[in-house]
Amino acid sequence: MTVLDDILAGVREDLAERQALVSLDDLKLEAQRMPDAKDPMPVFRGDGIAVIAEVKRSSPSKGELAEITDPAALAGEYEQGGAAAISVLTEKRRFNGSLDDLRAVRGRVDVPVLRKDFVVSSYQLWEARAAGADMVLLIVAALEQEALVSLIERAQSIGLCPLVEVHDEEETKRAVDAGAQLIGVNNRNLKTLEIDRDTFARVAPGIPANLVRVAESGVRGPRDVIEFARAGADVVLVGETLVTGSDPRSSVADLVAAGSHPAIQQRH
Ligand SMILES: O=P(O)(O)OC[C@@H](O)[C@@H](O)c1c[nH]c2ccccc12
Repeated sequence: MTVLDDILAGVREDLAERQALVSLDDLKLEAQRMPDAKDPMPVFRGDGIAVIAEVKRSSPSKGELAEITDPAALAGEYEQGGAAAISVLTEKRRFNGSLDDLRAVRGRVDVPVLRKDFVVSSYQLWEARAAGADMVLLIVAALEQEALVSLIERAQSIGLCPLVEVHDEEETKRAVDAGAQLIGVNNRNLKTLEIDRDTFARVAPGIPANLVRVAESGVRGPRDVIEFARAGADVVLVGETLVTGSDPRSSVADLVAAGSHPAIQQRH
């Protein structure tokens, strides 16, 4: 059993508990009362490399990373530093996140918010929208092709922008075939938890130039942003470096500044 299988088993158990408490119909009503979702794509396609800054307390590879007693305050710092969007881990068992964290962040920032979780059911898409998310992560390695296609379509139909995560060439082909517009290449292998920063450069050429490419995981600082940008990234997604650093606002600002470096050839 891989780490991913183990996480998915826990996610399914927790999901069944929530589904027993709140019906899908009630959840839909709640989602329909929310203001419209914000579309992150124009900013992601704009000048410079956009930064998605992540609220992440723990990870399966390292355990607790940071205490984060006030996720909204942290997200506010990220936004002031120039983050184009905020990612919030909502998985409980391994990442110590929650939908409450997402709601708190939504209440604080104006930029789009991503629900970062292991989505296996459309129920989780409605939960995301009801909590105020604008984007949702869909992990190709966790989904059969049919489920991937239908979750992408369902997310779009309820106004959520799906970030479709891949780790190799085969998964990238599946993401493109499934109609993904925004593809994230995770430099971390979710089956072994190992980081290989060359993953993005290896996999990105398989993503058509008209789609938006996100480099995920392993960004240590401005130099990595420039490297991923040179390899074709439009967006970088950064967690650990920001939550373990001392000044999240200026850390994000440094990454954003690196992403507008004149040496970087813009693709869009
Ligand atoms: O903390 P890092 O190395 O900067 O990585 C952030 C983000 O890419 C990572 O949290 C992540 C990427 N894909 C995921 C899928 C599930 C959970 C977490 C993730």
